[in-house]
Amino acid sequence: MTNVIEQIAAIVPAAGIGSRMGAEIPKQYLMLNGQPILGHTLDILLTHPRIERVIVALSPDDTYFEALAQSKHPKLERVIGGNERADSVLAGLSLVTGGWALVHDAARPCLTSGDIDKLIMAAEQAPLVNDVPQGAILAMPVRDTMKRGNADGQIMATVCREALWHALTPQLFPTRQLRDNLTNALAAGATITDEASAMEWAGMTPSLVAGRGDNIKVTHPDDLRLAALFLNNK
Ligand SMILES: Nc1ccn([C@@H]2O[C@H](COP(=O)(O)OP(=O)(O)OP(=O)(O)O)[C@@H](O)[C@H]2O)c(=O)n1
Ligand SMILES: C[C@](O)(CO)[C@H](O)COP(=O)(O)O
Repeated sequence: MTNVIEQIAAIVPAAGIGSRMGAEIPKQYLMLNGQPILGHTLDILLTHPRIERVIVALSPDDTYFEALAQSKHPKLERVIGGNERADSVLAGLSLVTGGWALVHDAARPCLTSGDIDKLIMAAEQAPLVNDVPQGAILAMPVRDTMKRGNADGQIMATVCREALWHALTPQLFPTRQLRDNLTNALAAGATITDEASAMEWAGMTPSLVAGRGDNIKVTHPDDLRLAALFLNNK
């Protein structure tokens, strides 16, 4: 049996300040191959045929979004984000009642339509547990030997990389389940850095979907050069 996935709303957390980037402006507005990073991200989501709505969560201090060409798109809606990424995602979810939520970082501009298709197909085919769809996330298997360091930067241990994955976005879940689990996990004081961690907190087992390695999150300055290279070679 497959899950019928309809009414997909993309939620784009874009309310961060990009402190690790150390730029003068929030990193999602840094220019990349002719337009701001957020413009690239919104283009991918606004043009995907299975995505009906795109809800972007913005900082209350955001003075840049209005200047984006995409800000006038009829499929686009905006909401004020929160102190943490999870709060911004919840703010976006507050505008959605049913269907499925596809949450994608504003800071991941190199996403491809093919990887969105792959994620949706995997979520459709994922087994139900107690008749509940489990959702799916794009992820990338860890390639390198993994080390755990101490505060002084010395190796404390080698971490077994078997079955270790980098969680990426988008992450795709039934809207109601995601909203309820995110709300309850945060209320319980759980550490939630992605949507899947809230679903795991609730005992669900989302599917890992191997995504492209160029779907990087622009976090540090050297990521900009990589993202520019990847966008030129999509
Ligand atoms: N309160 C927050 C914090 C982050 N984000 C968004 O979540 C995504 C991933 O977060 P991250 O890469 O950590 O972005 P920042 O929080 O801006 O970066 P930093 O941690 O370096 O400050 C980004 O698109 C960011 O805009 C958000 O919507 N609301
Ligand atoms: C959601 C995410 O991109 C998955 O890897 C990541 O958890 C975001 O973390 P950040 O600390 O907000 O960059």
